Amino acid sequence: MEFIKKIAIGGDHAGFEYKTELIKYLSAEGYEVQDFGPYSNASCDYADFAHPLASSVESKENTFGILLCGSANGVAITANKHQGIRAGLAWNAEVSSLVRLHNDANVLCIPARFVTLEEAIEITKIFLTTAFEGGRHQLRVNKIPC
Ligand SMILES: O=C(CO)[C@H](O)[C@H](O)[C@H](O)COP(=O)(O)O
Repeated sequence: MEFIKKIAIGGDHAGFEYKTELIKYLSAEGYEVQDFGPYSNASCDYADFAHPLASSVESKENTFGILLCGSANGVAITANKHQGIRAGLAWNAEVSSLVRLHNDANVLCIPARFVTLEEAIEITKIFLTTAFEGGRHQLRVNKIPC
């Protein structure tokens, strides 16, 4: 049976519109998607959604997480409070590739107010299809937990 990547997605009001579009994109690509909210663009607090999402990736209930807020900093700071999470910001295709290749990130944080929807989709596509390089980067990643 083919391995299906389970994707957790969430964020805050600033990322809501892109989250809706990314869910459509991911579903069409055959990913199983769990939406952690928010479920409208009403003002809300990113930590209420980023914590449960991070827990689901930490417990391996989901393979990867995708978080969207205005600058991506609030969701990244929140997700990185979890021991098993490596959440990285990506604002273009190259950084998205590097956050997988070098950092083995398991949560992608997209700054919805600073990228186009097309860029957000491309960033997501690259993140989900790029493998960790290992080698010298594994040694560095091993030193992150404290
Ligand atoms: O938390 C953030 C930055 O660290 C996000 O960018 C939020 O989306 C942003 O702060 C929301 O701002 P708003 O003025 O409340 O819409």
